[in-house]
Amino acid sequence: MSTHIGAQAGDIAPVVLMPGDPLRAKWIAETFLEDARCYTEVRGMLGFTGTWRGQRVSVQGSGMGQPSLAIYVNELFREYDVRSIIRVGSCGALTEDVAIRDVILASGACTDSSMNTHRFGGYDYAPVADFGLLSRAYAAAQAMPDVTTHVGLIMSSDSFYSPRPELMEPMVKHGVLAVEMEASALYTLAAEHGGQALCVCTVSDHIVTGEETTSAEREQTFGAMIEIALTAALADSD
Ligand SMILES: O=P(O)(O)O[C@H]1O[C@H](CO)[C@@H](O)[C@H]1O
Ligand SMILES: O=c1cc[nH]c(=O)[nH]1
Repeated sequence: MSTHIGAQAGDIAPVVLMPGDPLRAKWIAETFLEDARCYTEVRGMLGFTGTWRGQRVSVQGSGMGQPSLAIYVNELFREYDVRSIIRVGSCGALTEDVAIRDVILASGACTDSSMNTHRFGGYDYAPVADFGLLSRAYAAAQAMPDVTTHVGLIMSSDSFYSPRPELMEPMVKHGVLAVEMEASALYTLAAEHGGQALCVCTVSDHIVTGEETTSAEREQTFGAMIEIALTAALADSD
C-alpha cells in the first residue's frame, strides 16, 4: 500500500484512466470494464482494475487541482509501476470555437500554478502530451462522426473561481481553448518519471455562452472521451 492508495503491488494495471471525480471512476469501471474490482477507497478516492477488450486497465480518481492529482500520480509511477496515465476530465470552454460537450485532446497545458515555478526555479517549462497517446486518441476520435474533437492547448488553473478572469484573454489570444485544473501537473510528472500522459476533456460548461451540464451529466455521460482514452491507451499494447 502507498500512503494514499490502498492497493497491493500488482493490483493496478500499467495503464490508468484518471478522472478528477471518484464517482466518475466508479461509473467508468461499471460501464466500460469487465470484472472490475475496487482496489482502494482511501479518502473516498476510488480506484478500480478490470479489463477492456481483454486488456487490464485501471481507473483512479485524482481529486480536484494539481496538488491532489500529483499525490496520486506520484504514487502510481513510483510504487505501482504504472506506465501511462490518461486524464479523463471536464473543462470549461474559453472560446466560441468550442461547443458544450465537444472533446478536447490537450496537446499541452499552460498553468497559473506555482508548482512548476518551484520545480524549475522560475524557468518556464512546457508540459506536453505524449505524442503516441495523442495521435492514437486523435485517430480514435476521427472514427466517431458524432463527436466534435479539438486538439490544442488548455489552461490548468489553481482556481475554479478565478479572482482575475481577465487574465484568460491573452491566453485565449494565444490559442488556449479551455480551462481545467490538473493536466499541467500530470504532463510534468509523466516527464519526470519517464511515463506517458494525455489529458482528454469534455466541455462541461461554456465560459462565453454560460451553458452548463449538471453534476450527474458530468459524472455519467461523458462516454465518448472514455472510448477515445481506452482506445488510445490500449489499442497497441498487446
Ligand atoms: O471533472 P474533473 O475531472 O474533476 O475536472 C474538472 O472539474 C473539476 C472542477 O469542477 C476540476 O477537477 C477540473 O479539472
Ligand atoms: O476547471 C474547470 C472545469 C470545468 N469548468 C470550468 O470552468 N473549470
